[in-house]
Amino acid sequence: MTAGERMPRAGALHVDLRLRDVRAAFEVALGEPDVTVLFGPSGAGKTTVIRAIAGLDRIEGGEIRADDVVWDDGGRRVVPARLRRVGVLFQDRALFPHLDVAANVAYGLQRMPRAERDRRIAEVLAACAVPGFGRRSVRELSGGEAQRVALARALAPNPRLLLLDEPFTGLDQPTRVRLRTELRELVGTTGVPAVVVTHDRDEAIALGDRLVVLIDGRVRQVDSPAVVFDRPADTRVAAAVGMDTIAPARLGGPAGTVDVGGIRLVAEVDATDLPREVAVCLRAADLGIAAPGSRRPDDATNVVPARVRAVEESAELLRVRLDAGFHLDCLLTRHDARRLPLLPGAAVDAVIPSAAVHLARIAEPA
Ligand SMILES: Nc1ncnc2c1ncn2[C@@H]1O[C@H](COP(=O)(O)OP(=O)(O)OP(=O)(O)O)[C@@H](O)[C@H]1O
Repeated sequence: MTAGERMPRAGALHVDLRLRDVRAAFEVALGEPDVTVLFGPSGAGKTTVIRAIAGLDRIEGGEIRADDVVWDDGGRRVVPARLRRVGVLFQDRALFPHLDVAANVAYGLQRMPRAERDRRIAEVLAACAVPGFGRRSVRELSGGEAQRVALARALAPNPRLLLLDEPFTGLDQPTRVRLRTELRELVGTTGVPAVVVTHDRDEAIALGDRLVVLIDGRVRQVDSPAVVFDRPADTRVAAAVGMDTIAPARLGGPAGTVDVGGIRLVAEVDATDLPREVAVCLRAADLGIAAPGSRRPDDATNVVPARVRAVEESAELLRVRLDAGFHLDCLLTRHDARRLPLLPGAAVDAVIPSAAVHLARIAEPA
């Protein structure tokens, strides 16, 4: 950078858009090496939002703005996609099969002098863990390599922001895990922030510094993954983050307790901002099962009599479905299950740590 050039100012992308049934407002810091995950179930509107940010679709109302520069105001003002300096990796924008890897990566570098362009191609291919792949035909690449090349192509023109829509779909699980680790590292080393669309919970947790939870075209929560997964804002978010039990409950007894189906549970949560009618949310992996009468409750542990409804086996864990006056699921290792009476109808005690009792608002029907 020469003395006359201004340092780029780290700013923010402000999204407040209306498009078809989607109304979404959130911000993304620019200049911070952060990953924002746009998370939600299928049909939530994630692709709609990301295409609008990329400039592939015009919004119908609201505004998309990078600092003071309005990209789209739903009316006459629009900055074309190519001038937004965003790198995109969309499923429907795959690599050009008739070009080799280098030519694919060169796609956004046409105005660059040849020598500089070759250097840049080599640099981004190395950064994306496919060094020396320039002369390879795109048709010869494995799925994981193709996504690395697509990422290199998105990064090559030095964008301010990366937009990645379900970037690892269709890859096998070990490759997905490896690629998401690489992507996190890449965001750190390049300093280019990313917005990543996914409906995969593991991916959201592994990748996201921040989650924007989109359900039925509305942003329901914006928080760190830890907060969203532990303290979902409402029952729709709780379902999206995989809470196994979501049962109506009532606050109002002794402090720190909640009544669910006539059973009083101790909960380690701050309920100050919650209404009286709430939902108790529990994860099967947090719960245990004990032989009836073998465990005593205390401040940190609820012990609730229950009946076994069903046991579902999988390769590693058993999912035990219980009726405790409300529905409970519990995941056990085979080792832990060995000495328990786990036949349908059997009486057991469900062991529910008070730290595992989460409370959420009851969502308005969509
Ligand atoms: N071009 C379009 N015209 C009309 N409706 C559309 C268009 N694109 C998407 N939709 C609809 O908008 C809604 C949101 O779709 P979108 O693809 O944004 O959801 P998504 O959260 O990305 O889902 P998925 O995870 O399945 O890709 C859906 O009901 C979809 O059918």
